[in-house]
Amino acid sequence: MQLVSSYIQVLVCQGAHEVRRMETFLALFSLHILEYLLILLTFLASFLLLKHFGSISKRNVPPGPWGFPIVGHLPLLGDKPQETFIRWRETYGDVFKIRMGSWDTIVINGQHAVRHALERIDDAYSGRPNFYTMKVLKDLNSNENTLAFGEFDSTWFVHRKLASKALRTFSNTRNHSVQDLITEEAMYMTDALLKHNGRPFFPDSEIKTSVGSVIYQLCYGRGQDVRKDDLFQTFLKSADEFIKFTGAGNPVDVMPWLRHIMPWKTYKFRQLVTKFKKFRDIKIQEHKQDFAIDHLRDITDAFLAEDLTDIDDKCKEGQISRNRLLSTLQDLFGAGFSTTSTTLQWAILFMASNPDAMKRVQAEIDTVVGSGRNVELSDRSKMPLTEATILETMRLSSIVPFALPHYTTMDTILNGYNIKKDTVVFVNLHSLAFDNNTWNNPNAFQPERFFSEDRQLDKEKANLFLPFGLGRRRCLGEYLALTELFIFFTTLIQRCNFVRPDSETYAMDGVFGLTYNSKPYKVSVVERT
Ligand code: HEM
Repeated sequence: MQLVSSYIQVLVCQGAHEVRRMETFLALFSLHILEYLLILLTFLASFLLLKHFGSISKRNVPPGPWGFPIVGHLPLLGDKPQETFIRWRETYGDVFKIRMGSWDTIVINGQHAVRHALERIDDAYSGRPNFYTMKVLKDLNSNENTLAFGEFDSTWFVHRKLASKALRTFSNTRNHSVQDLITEEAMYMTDALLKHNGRPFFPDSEIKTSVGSVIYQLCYGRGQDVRKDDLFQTFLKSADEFIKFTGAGNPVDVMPWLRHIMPWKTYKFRQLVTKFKKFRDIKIQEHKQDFAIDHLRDITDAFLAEDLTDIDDKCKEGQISRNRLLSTLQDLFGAGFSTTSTTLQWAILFMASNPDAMKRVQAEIDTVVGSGRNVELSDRSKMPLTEATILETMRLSSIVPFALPHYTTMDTILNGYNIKKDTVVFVNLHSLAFDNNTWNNPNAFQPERFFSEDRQLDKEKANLFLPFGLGRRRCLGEYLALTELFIFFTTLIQRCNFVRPDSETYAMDGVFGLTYNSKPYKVSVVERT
């Protein structure tokens, strides 16, 4: 009995123990169950929330056409992406999404969306993507950003301010009259064109030499006979080579892995950039030898004169290095040379294709200026048709159709769509220039479309397209470019008739490249009597 009771006791004890263990187990288990349940519920809730917000953000992502894996939409862009984008805009609206190789990209079209993106105070669209060739540029510039392609940060602000100050100083019409320089080059250009005695020829070389000379002299010194300067000639040749090589872009930019398959794409780019840097360094060394702070001759001197260092020779806070500032010389030549010369090539093509429009501009120049003196900037306000003709040339040629690539600096919303930080942005300036809702018959050359009812230039209409972009990254050289276009164009038109040779049929579409260039064409240039 005792045994039994002991056994039972043991059992009870054991049982009690078991019960306790069981209780503990159950307690633990139940605790775990609760935790599991809690975790499960949390997961479920998060999943539902994610799904919910995911679908919202998915719903709010801009629409876009189907693309391919890896290469994205690259094979679908065609040789005139601006026209492809017009078609896609019709289907997907003003803001649509594509993929450029490995980069998420949005394309912004039309006045409303473009202004909304670029006129914001939060600078959400003011960055530049870190494309592979931009990395190469930075690498070759002692690991420092350039002005045009540099990321949007406090150093960029200082850089832009100093570059703008130097360019303004040497391209204004007072102290260092840029007007005289451009007029001199316009005369050279006109003489060179007339030397062909009316025989048909390709006018691009004469145009590039004079336009190149203006920016070269602003950067490296006035009064040089650049046509006898070997360095300038090599500069021009290399610029041509660069334009041809970069063409419609480097595929390595958007698919960096391609550099292993097409190493020559980066090798050649490096070679060309290094060449430009060497030229620049030669010029800087020359400048340092006879630099005088109280006699600044050009933009290089202005950059050398800028006080950037503290007493202990470190960069001042918020300042940039001398090297980075001096790299602007390459930016200015790169951005200021092919843009202006391309626009002038289009202008001559439009004149030769529209002889009536040319005669109307000549009549205005004859009335306001006559033939006895050169055209001056102060004549501009009295020459609305000439101004309208230059505007129409810029609108129809739309030489920088997508600005330079922008990049979002933060998550943001555009036209109701969620746009993620680090998205490449193509600002489709072409879409403004050819918008059917803005312009009547946008493909026609009609300078008078910029007139108000009293046949004066309507500034509001001129603002309906944006050849120089908008916002923080707006073209730095707009004032210089407009001055050059006015003086070059009027000097040419004042003295010459541009005639399409009978043997030539002109194609009015261009070639997509670094800028949107006219196809090579021949023209006869005849002196006006
Ligand atoms: C007809 C002539 C020109 C046109 C149509 C033009 C147009 C443009 C456009 C569309 C941009 C990009 C804006 C953006 O990314 O939003 C740009 C940028 C720039 N342009 Fe021009 N440009 C011209 C002439 C010049 C000249 C003569 C210079 C200087 C000498 C110049 C210097 C620059 C620079 C430095 C930038 C980069 C600005 C930055 O990223 O902060 N451009 N230009």
